[in-house]
Amino acid sequence: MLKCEGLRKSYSGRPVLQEIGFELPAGAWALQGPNGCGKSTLLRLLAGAEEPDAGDICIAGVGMREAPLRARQHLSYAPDESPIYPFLTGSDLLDFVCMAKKRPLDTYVVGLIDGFGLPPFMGVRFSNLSLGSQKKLLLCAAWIGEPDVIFLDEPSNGLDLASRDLLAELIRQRSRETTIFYVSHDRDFVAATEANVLTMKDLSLRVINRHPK
Ligand SMILES: Nc1ncnc2c1ncn2[C@@H]1O[C@H](COP(=O)(O)OP(=O)(O)OP(=O)(O)O)[C@@H](O)[C@H]1O
Repeated sequence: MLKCEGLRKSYSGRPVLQEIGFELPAGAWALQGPNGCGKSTLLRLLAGAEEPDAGDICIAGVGMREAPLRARQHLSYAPDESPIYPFLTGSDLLDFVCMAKKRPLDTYVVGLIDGFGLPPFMGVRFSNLSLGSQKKLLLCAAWIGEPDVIFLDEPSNGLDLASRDLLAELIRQRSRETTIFYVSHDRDFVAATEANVLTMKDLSLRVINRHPK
């Protein structure tokens, strides 16, 4: 469902990612590694939020280079934090994502909004919300439109314990039919999602079907 090959990215001539290539089927996949090794950069490239210097990305059979809009219809991405929507309220943000994806706010996402305790905050501007509430909204947005591939950057950051448990359960359930590729330093959370743990070294030209040894 998620495939990439020959991915490279440098900033100011300094290579951050080199020859990344892998293929992941449905499942929960947790990427771990030292600070600065390029995990968030890789997520941005895979989600189409930033262009690689070289390489190809394929989401549910659709090439990001050939058909970027169609490829993005099959994915969603929750960054660690987002400065993009400071003036939007929570409701505005979710409406905006529904409009962009041409999909309704289904009962599943409405249940998640309730489960995260967000209803009292839906009319508050994004920039006036706590970091935890901002995170929850970005996570709710990631579940809109039943994406085939979901990218999450540090999804448990800032979440209260009940919300963290809810999210872990959600990832565990949805990963049966969805590729959920996320970055996390939170070992307990990763264990609760029953994710396969990957490091950057694992992401080099291979098909990954099980926990790499
Ligand atoms: N937009 C950018 N411009 C310049 N350098 C960048 C940019 N984004 C990332 N970098 C650099 O690329 C390297 C990898 O950063 P990245 O945030 O991807 O690492 P990470 O593994 O996610 O780190 P952490 O675990 O601390 O979140 C770092 O040295 C970072 O400073």
